[in-house]
Amino acid sequence: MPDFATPPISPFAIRFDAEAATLSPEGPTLERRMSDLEGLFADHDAWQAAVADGDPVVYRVQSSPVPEADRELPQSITTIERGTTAGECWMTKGHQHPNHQGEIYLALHGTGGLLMFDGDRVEWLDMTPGTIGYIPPGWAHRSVNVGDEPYSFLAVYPGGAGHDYGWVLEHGMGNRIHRTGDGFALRPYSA
Ligand SMILES: O=P(O)(O)OC[C@H]1O[C@H](O)[C@H](O)[C@@H](O)[C@@H]1O
Ligand SMILES: [Fe+2]
Repeated sequence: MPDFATPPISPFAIRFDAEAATLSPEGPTLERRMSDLEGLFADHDAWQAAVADGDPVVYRVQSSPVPEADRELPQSITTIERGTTAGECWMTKGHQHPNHQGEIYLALHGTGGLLMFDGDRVEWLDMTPGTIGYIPPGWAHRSVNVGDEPYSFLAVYPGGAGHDYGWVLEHGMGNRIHRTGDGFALRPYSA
């Protein structure tokens, strides 16, 4: 039996407001600005120009108080602003779980997508309100706003799974998502 340092926390209710895209009580909140997405957009000069031009918030993550600890099951709501950097849709950094475990995302507002990459195969799921996207163990995942308004989703994930961002910097995500005249397009990854 593994030796767990801390016991699970006590039961409690979390108020989930899908309309407002909030969890209550609130846990930690984080903001990711353009400067936090270094090395992720194809056009480095355009990324740098956006950092210099106000360093906008690209997305926010609001978590419940459930800790990111082994055997716990935390939740968070992520809202990605609408925007593009040299035509590439704004997105989360994307990560791999070092301790391969599954995760679910439930789309709440706006129009998004879930890009997944296992180092070999690429998968894309259209995410509109009510869609649950399933992320199997071992698939790196990134969310993308492909719509005309902010895109929000609820995530429920194993607290001990961890976040490996270096994996995405090293391997990419298989595809890049570009805005086109009448929507968006998946393009093969280029460094
Ligand atoms: O971690 P990122 O790739 O920046 O994605 C942002 C966040 O999206 C979801 O809310 C996940 O549950 C979080 O674990 C993740 O941190
Ligand atoms: Fe994850």
